[in-house]
Amino acid sequence: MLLPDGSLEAGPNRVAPPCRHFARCGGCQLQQADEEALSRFVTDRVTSAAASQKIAVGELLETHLSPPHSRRRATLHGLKTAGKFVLGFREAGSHRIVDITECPVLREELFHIVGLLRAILTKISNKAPVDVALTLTDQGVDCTLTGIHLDGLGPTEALLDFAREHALARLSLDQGYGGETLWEPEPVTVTVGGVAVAFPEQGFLQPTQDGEGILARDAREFLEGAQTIADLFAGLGTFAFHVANPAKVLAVEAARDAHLACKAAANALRLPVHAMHRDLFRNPLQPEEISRFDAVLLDPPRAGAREQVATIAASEITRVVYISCNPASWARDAKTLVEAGFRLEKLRPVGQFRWSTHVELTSLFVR
Ligand SMILES: C[S@@+](CC[C@H](N)C(=O)[O-])C[C@H]1O[C@@H](n2cnc3c(N)ncnc32)[C@H](O)[C@@H]1O
Repeated sequence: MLLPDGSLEAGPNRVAPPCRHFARCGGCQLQQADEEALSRFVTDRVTSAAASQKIAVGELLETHLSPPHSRRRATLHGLKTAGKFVLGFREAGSHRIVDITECPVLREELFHIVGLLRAILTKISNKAPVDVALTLTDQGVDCTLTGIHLDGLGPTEALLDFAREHALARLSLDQGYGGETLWEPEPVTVTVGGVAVAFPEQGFLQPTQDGEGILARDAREFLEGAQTIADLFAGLGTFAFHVANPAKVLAVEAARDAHLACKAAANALRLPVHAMHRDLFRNPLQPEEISRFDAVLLDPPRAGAREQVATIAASEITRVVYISCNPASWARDAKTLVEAGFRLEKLRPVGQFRWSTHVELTSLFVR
């Protein structure tokens, strides 16, 4: 509503955005929404995706939002301009970089390193754009700098001193020839389901610890009683390690470094997780392979799992847990399952990328 002074009256669910960069920084889109409106947004994204494919929702579980300062991985962009190094997220729809001086999304440990990196990169970088990938691991911050070109030994030694002084878990450089590890005093791991797994440089990790917790809790509940489980698109074995023992789990993953990390961790602890290296887009598990399991869990990339879901539909399996980071591709795949006789029993919307339009979900299908 227009007020007498010409300004607009704030709507009922509007709050003051917590970050000074909001509206310019492309990292967040929804900081003006209060908790209730944010939660409704995440819920609507998921339920409307189901409705768009005419999928009846059995039980809609409470929407989960990750709290502020919980993101444990992010890629920032940096550039040296006029003797200063700007470092942050890009502006929405632009290549311009917002030089962040605060961030209510990132874990404090990551944000602390951003300020320190800005100072060192001002000294040693040239004019090429640099991507800075940060992940919080068991040993601390894992950092990869991509696009940086170091001239001579001096800048390399300065970076090494920086990594040592600020106790980075790992520092890797990609100067155009793939990632090279400059500093890693002890092997970097992430702990998933109580198992420390070697973390490959720029590996995949659920964006928040709290989000991983809720996804894993749902996976355990949805899979209760299953003795044999196939975990497809398994990554490091995040869900496999959460649901294994006594259940036996086959963890299938196409990225070789993630597959090997999962395999080594399972073997070292003699856990009943068998890691398989396989491309599930080109070579999905076949119906007769799937039918040997009590249940399947899948957590594919944003494109979804059209080919794999087709063979799941054609198998005799009766329980499917589908975790997704894209409601649209999930709904398309869910339709295939429903046409093959499955019911969507449970559905939980999840917002790990707080204040963004990125939405995830957990779901249980049975027939
Ligand atoms: C959303 S991540 C989930 C990883 C794991 N479930 C987790 O929570 O950490 C999707 C995974 O699918 C893997 N992936 C992508 N394309 C694949 C393919 N064609 N076949 C098998 N795995 C694939 C990626 O490497 C990544 O590990």
